[in-house]
Amino acid sequence: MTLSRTKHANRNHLPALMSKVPEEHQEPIKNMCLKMMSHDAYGQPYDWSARDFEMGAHLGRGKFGRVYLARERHSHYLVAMKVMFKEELRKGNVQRQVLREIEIQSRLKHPNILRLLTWFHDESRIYLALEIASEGELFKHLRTAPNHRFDEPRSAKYTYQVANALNYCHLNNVIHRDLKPENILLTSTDDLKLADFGWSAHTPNNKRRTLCGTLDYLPPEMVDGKSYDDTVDQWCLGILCYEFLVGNPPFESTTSDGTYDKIRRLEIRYPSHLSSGSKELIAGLLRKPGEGRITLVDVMTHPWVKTQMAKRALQLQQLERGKENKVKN
Ligand SMILES: Nc1ncnc2c1ncn2[C@@H]1O[C@H](COP(=O)(O)OP(=O)(O)OP(=O)(O)O)[C@@H](O)[C@H]1O
Repeated sequence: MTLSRTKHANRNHLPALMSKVPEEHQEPIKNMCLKMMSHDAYGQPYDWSARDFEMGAHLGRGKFGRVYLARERHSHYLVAMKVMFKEELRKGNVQRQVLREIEIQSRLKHPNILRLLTWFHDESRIYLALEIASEGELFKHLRTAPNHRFDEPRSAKYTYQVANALNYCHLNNVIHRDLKPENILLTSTDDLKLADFGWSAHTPNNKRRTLCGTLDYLPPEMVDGKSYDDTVDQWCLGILCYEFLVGNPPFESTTSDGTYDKIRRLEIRYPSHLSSGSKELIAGLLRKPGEGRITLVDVMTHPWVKTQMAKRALQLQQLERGKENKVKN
């Protein structure tokens, strides 16, 4: 049976939906689908509220929000619920930033972008029901990795996934503008989810001038207060890839002025352990004129990225086999 192009599948579509699900997962997934399909919210407008969710463990805390594991009462679907107090947002003068984040993130649907499933508010709070990324911030993993850095296979895979997410953003006229390991989450399947669209901008073709983003990741055109476009994200991807491989961003300095100077002079040092392929990629992204930076599609097809990603897939297979053997013994 082929699935007709209706927006929401119904019970009749279940056999086709389930055809690729492994035998051992058939029963629980079928039950989950049936529960979701019988929900009042399925396929039609629904006013979600905090009453629809049971709140569970605390997952983390940000400047303006606390994040909890939460379970939708009817389907038992798990989400990460970010709860923000309106009063705190007002005091911090970030209401517009949060609304922009909600507006942009709810439109973006990509495997490497954290999904905002729904959102709602009550008198005092705003709730964001987010997809779960159970391994948390990538930053934490970078800090706990040997020598505070990732090996080349891992760095290449992550660089590919971020390039893929950014490419999707740019095709939808969105610039992220605040890329850094703190704004990227990791899932239990070693996949990245780009989060934190608080600084991102919807850009129907015009160049922008707002100074935002983190100092170490600022591109030269933003340091100099010039207008900029979506190629700022390629610069940030270059910094991110360097930080993955080296453990710290390339223009780090003890003072802000020191960092600004290094960015302007493009003063970058490549440690000897970096391969020529990775250096070529980073140098292609960290070019001063935005239009000279290699494209995100070229990042995804870069020979270093492709070879190293294949190695990462093997590493993960070996890790998986190791886990299976441990369970058997
Ligand atoms: N979708 C999610 N899945 C799992 N854990 C999450 C998720 N979202 C957030 N967290 C955890 O909660 C913490 C706080 O998230 P939050 O988005 O509020 O922080 P933040 O991005 O640092 O915010 P801010 O920019 O306000 O400081 C994160 O560092 C992460 O550990």
